[in-house]
Amino acid sequence: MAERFDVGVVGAGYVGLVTGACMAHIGHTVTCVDKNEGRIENLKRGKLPIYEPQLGEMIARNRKRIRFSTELHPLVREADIVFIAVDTPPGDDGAADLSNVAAVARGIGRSLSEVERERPLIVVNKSTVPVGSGDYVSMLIQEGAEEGPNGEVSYRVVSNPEFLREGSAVYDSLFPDRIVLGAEDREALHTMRELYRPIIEQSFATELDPRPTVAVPFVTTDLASAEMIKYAANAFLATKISFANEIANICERVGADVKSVTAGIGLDHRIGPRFLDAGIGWGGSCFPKDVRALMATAREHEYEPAILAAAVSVNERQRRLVITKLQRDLHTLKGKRVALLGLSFKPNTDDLREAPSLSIARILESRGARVVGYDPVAGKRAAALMPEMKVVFDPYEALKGANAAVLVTEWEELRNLDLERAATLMARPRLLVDGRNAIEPAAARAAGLIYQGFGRE
Ligand SMILES: NC(=O)C1=CN([C@@H]2O[C@H](COP(=O)(O)OP(=O)(O)OC[C@H]3O[C@@H](n4cnc5c(N)ncnc54)[C@H](O)[C@@H]3O)[C@@H](O)[C@H]2O)C=CC1
Ligand SMILES: O=C(O)[C@H]1O[C@H](OP(=O)(O)OP(=O)(O)OC[C@H]2O[C@@H](n3ccc(=O)[nH]c3=O)[C@H](O)[C@@H]2O)[C@H](O)[C@@H](O)[C@@H]1O
Repeated sequence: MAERFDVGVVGAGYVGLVTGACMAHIGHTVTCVDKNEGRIENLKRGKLPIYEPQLGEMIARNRKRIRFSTELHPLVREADIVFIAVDTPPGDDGAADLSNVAAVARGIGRSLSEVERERPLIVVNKSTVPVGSGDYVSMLIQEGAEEGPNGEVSYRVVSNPEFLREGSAVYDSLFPDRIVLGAEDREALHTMRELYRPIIEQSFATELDPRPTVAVPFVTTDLASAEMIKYAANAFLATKISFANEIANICERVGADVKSVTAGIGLDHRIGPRFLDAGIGWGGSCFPKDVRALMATAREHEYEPAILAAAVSVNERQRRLVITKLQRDLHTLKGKRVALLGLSFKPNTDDLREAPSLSIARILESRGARVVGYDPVAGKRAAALMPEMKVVFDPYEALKGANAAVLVTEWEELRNLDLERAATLMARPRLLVDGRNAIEPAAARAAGLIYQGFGRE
């Protein structure tokens, strides 16, 4: 039988809540701590700060094993393992801002110096942090401890990067492709392996599992390499998408269809079919931030990251391409009505961080177009962020009188839009810019729309 642990999670955001829920689901006892009192009060009442399919149900199902609190101290006294899962936003120069991580590490150090513990506390960095942060956290815990009554404290720092995707976070945390752990201490690694054992062995019961039971690869390495794995993974995926977009732009010029091209190359096992969808490009809370942070790290070490810089530049161009495509058929944007369909940075989330919809809306507004936005879940948030954009709560209402529509986020309901109804509601020239190549061009044209995709006719 797997060992049960007392687990603390600091940061009740995306990663913290998913980590907490997942740990409780596999039998551990969890306390989630956040400095945001309103957030914790809501969580106690069952109200989540984010929209994430299955997360609310998972927390509710394991409610007996999850507590929510604003106090770090009891956590440090009681927990075997504490995850740091606070946000690491980009600073002005693109480098990750570690002030939240630093505040938690110092707090852990101070609390550690005030309590008696039998075993060293395992402090796990789950936030995405640059190489060297493991040592930095260690130093801050020590500094925090020196401010308290007992400077001699016992702890181990582990790096355990997170690879979940928003929108499928629960699935990703229970059925990960791999678990990566970096530490200098073998005993800490052993404890982490025990913690994750139900996931590694896929021995927990769940109705979510459509796959046969296979052991999850468990990668153990040093702290710096674990931290680097996280950045390299995100940078590779972002670059893969930018590569697909570059190919799409060439396809457009030579009359090839990027969907066929990426399907054709994706069948090569060395390439793989995923993350080759061309269109508006990547956004979200992580790819933009993490690619820039890795570039900042490289430059700090006198290395110019040419491939990463190109991936960012292609990505920025994709958003501007939406405007070029609109202008091709609308000519001037002044006085035109444009519907943005889908506002979150990708489907199945209400996250608007670095969402392409917002930058596209800003450019359109600045050029005199009237922008009407629709999203199945992120509408209210978008309206608060962009008061100049009119947000409606029905896609067909957004299309009413619109000269053009841009499919920005491929929510299932938008993939299945009633194209004939759309054409009837829209005004001339009835242009549909399909930013995700999600709609069949022939069907759109048959319905009476002018269709423009990315990298295909
Ligand atoms: N969102 C995602 O899909 C993924 C995020 N990550 C990484 O995980 C980390 C967390 O990201 P998210 O969960 O998206 O952030 P988030 O912004 O959703 O949540 C962070 C939480 O930490 C809390 N917090 C900040 N400072 C605190 C402190 N001193 N004490 C207690 N609580 C504090 C905030 O109040 C907030 O509730 C970041 O480093 C991110 O790059 C990694 C993989 C996936
Ligand atoms: O570090 C993180 O936070 C996470 O970042 C991404 O996850 P996420 O940002 O939730 O979303 P993705 O599904 O990766 O999509 C990112 C962006 O790329 C775009 N995308 C994705 C795939 C594709 O083929 N084309 C494409 O343009 C999406 O529309 C979206 O804007 C990674 O996939 C996760 O493994 C990682 O843990």
